[in-house]
Amino acid sequence: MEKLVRKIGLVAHDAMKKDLIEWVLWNSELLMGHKFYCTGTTGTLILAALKEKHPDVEWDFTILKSGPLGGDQQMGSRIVDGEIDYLFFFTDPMTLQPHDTDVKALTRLAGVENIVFCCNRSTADHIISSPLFLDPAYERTVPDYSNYAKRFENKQVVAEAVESAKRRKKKK
Ligand SMILES: O=C(CO)COP(=O)(O)O
Repeated sequence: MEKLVRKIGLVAHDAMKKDLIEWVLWNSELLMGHKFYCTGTTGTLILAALKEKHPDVEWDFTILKSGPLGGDQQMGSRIVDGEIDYLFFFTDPMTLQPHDTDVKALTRLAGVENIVFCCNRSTADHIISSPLFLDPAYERTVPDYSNYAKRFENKQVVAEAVESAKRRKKKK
C-alpha cells in the first residue's frame, strides 16, 4: 500500500522557534516520510535539529524565503495551490510583528482553503495525535468558490463601464 504523505507547513515566530523545534523533535518518528514546507529561518533550524537527531534520514523539506521577506506570502500561495494540507504556525502572542499583514494573510488563506491549521503547541499535540492524521481515507473538504468566481459572469459591469466611457467621451 502506498504510504500516506501529508504536506505540512512549519512556521514559527522568533520567540516560538524553540517550541516548534522541540515539538518536531518530540514527534519526529511520526513526521518521518511526510513533505514539509517552511519559512526560511524556521525551516533551516528545524532541518538542522532533525539531521542531528536522525543523521541517516532524508527529509523532504522545501525552504521558502524568510517570513518577513516574503516567505509567509509564498506559504500562502502554496496553500491556495493545494500544496499544503496542514499548517503548524506557532505565533508569538506577545510581540507585534513588522510583517503583521503577511501573517494575517497567511492565516486567512489557511481558513479560505479549510486546511488543518493551528497556532500553538497544545493544538499541534492534538492534531498530530488525532487518528485522522494518519487515516488515508480522511480528506479535507475543499471549499467550492465557483459561485464567487462566477459573480461577474454576465459581464453586466463591463457593459456598464463601456457605456459610461462612451458618455464621458461625448462630453469631452
Ligand atoms: O516570521 C515568520 C512568520 O511570520 C517566520 O519566518 P522565519 O521562519 O524566516 O523566521
